[in-house]
Amino acid sequence: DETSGITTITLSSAPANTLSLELLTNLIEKLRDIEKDDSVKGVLVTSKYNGETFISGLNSYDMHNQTDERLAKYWTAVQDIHFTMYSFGKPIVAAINGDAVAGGCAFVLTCDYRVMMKGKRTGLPEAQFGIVAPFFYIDVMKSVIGNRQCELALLEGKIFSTEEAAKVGLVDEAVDLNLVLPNAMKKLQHLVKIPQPAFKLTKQTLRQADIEKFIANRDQNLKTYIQDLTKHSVYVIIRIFFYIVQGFQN
Ligand SMILES: CCCCC/C=C/C(=O)SCCNC(=O)CCNC(=O)[C@H](O)C(C)(C)COP(=O)(O)OP(=O)(O)OC[C@H]1O[C@@H](n2cnc3c(N)ncnc32)[C@H](O)[C@@H]1OP(=O)(O)O
Repeated sequence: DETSGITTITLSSAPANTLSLELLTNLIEKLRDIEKDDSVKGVLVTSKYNGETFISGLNSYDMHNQTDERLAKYWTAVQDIHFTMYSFGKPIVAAINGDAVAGGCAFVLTCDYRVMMKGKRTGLPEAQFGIVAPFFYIDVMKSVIGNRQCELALLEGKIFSTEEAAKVGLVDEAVDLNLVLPNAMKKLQHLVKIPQPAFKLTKQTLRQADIEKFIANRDQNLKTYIQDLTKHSVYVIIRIFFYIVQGFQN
């Protein structure tokens, strides 16, 4: 919208907005363009699958049965989206109109404000898959909900209902579906009116330690990811699909 300076990104990767290499590559490019475009003041992110899924996590197919080169490309994109969103110089608000699990939860945690539809699910279930969540997923959750709540959640791979997520501050508002977009937009319209250099610097200052840690550790994390997936991918993928079919333990 040219008058408000707000851009809406509607994720629409069938069937359930998995964070595939293609989706991530397009999104990173779009966000980098927006960052340079002075006419854009803020970004609202939502999903085409209104009332169903916001993001169903990383794409299982991109993590299984791939060459090391392809795995590296995928994981670099996973790291890049995290870093690009978390260090984004303009306000980003998530209008979470469906489930946002695993990589989907980490994605919304990088935003500045989260409005989520009641009765849906979010959280980092990696422990239920028998794996450790990437350190930058853990760090962003810790910075949003605090160390103790993060321990309670991650040690058991807890999947929160929207209402539970709102109680611990994992999302900022739990609302009926029809209010997700309007409430998210209202918050964003407020955020874009804050003097932008102050907004950007304050955000940078708050997030600087995590960003520096991320930059220092990303190469090692990429190596570890490729080794782990080469060894364990069959097991991990089977667990993920088990939870797609059976649902997560609450
Ligand atoms: C080793 C390093 C990895 C470290 C970090 C990992 C992070 C991750 O993000 S791993 C991926 C974790 N994601 C999940 O476990 C979510 C799995 N999905 C679900 O639990 C559900 O799909 C849902 C709760 C998000 C939505 O449920 P529902 O509305 O009932 O939709 P369906 O389960 O029928 O799913 C529709 C369709 O989408 C396919 N799908 C869903 N998630 C994924 C995925 N992550 N990767 C690939 N495909 C996925 C699902 O199989 C269905 O496909 P069809 O059967 O062909 O319709």
